[in-house]
Amino acid sequence: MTNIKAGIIGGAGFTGGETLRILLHHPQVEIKFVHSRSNAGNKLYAVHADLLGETELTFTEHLHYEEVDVVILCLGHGESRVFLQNNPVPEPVKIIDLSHDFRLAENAGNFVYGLPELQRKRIKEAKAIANPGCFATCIQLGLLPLAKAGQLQEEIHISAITGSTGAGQKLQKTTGFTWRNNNISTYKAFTHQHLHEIKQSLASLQGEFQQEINFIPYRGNFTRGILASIYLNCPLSEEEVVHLYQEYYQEHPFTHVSSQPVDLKQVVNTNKCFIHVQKQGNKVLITSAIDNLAKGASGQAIQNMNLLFGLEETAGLLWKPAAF
Ligand SMILES: NC(=O)C1=CN([C@@H]2O[C@H](COP(=O)(O)OP(=O)(O)OC[C@H]3O[C@@H](n4cnc5c(N)ncnc54)[C@H](OP(=O)(O)O)[C@@H]3O)[C@@H](O)[C@H]2O)C=CC1
Ligand SMILES: CC(=O)N[C@@H](CCC(=O)OP(=O)(O)O)C(=O)O
Repeated sequence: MTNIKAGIIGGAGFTGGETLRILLHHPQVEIKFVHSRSNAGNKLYAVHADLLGETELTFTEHLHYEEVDVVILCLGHGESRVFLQNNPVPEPVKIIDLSHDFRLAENAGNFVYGLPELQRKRIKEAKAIANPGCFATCIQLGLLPLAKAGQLQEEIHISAITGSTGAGQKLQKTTGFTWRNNNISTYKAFTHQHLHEIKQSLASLQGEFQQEINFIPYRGNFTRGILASIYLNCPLSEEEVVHLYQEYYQEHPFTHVSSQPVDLKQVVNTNKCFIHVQKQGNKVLITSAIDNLAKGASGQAIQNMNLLFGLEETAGLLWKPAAF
């Protein structure tokens, strides 16, 4: 079995740490370097203490592009484009970027949007992947089957709540325990940056898609996970909608339609997305749940890496769920 040699850039952050946790146990990957400006020279477990006993690797400030087949960028908001301009990655090394810098067509260059449930074939042929945002992944997986069936004919209403790790490791007022514990709030109401990529994907399936998407994000009193509730008017029966979702996700190993309402503990610490669909009068309610750091970030990045290199799509990504 070929070993994919990987370099991680921004390895000291939340998604960098999550990517390390996954790749250290991926059967076909060898981690060749882990870049960090702030922790160069320190052991990985000096930052990600849970990795003690799992690796003796050390962070580096050097970029050993010549030693790898793929680099995974886990930099802060909007840092990737500048980083790649200053540190160009030579062919044939592939790039997987977790930031939003290359997700929209107008500034994607040769990056392919990395949502396998939308365009697995294009991902397999790509040189570079723009990994979707966390809310964007959860919400799109809740809507793609309706878009494909041309059923998004009226405005869409979304409430989605995220854990604190969605905002990165830099401590902010709204991520510290004192503020976050026993608390909840809305933020970026109607204006979240993920709306652009969500609309881009929906329009790629339902050409004339122009509907208003009313998205209210919430900050939740937990660390990992995103639960989105989505509703819109839809003339299909509940049975027809459920069948639509089951058929759409049949060939996708990580997205599952549940006959029961879903909750975060079913998906946290897995690369899965669980979806529940129900009708109430003329409204269809779709509930979608993911782990923001797994399917919403690092797990999806490795799923895309598996596709890029022709590995089993689920390689290194079948972890036991936490259950409670
Ligand atoms: N958290 C989440 O749930 C999700 C995050 N994302 C996206 O993933 C990316 C990373 O997020 P996350 O891990 O949470 O962020 P963090 O802030 O936790 O980590 C980012 C890391 O990037 C490094 N870094 C930042 N700027 C630079 C730079 N200019 N050059 C080199 N290294 C840099 C820093 O490490 P150091 O200073 O040590 O070099 C930092 O630890 C972001 O773009 C985010 O939007 C996407 C989906 C979900
Ligand atoms: C909890 C939280 O703050 N989440 C971030 C989303 C993180 C992310 O995925 O943003 P990118 O588009 O840069 O990848 C937010 O809502 O802005």
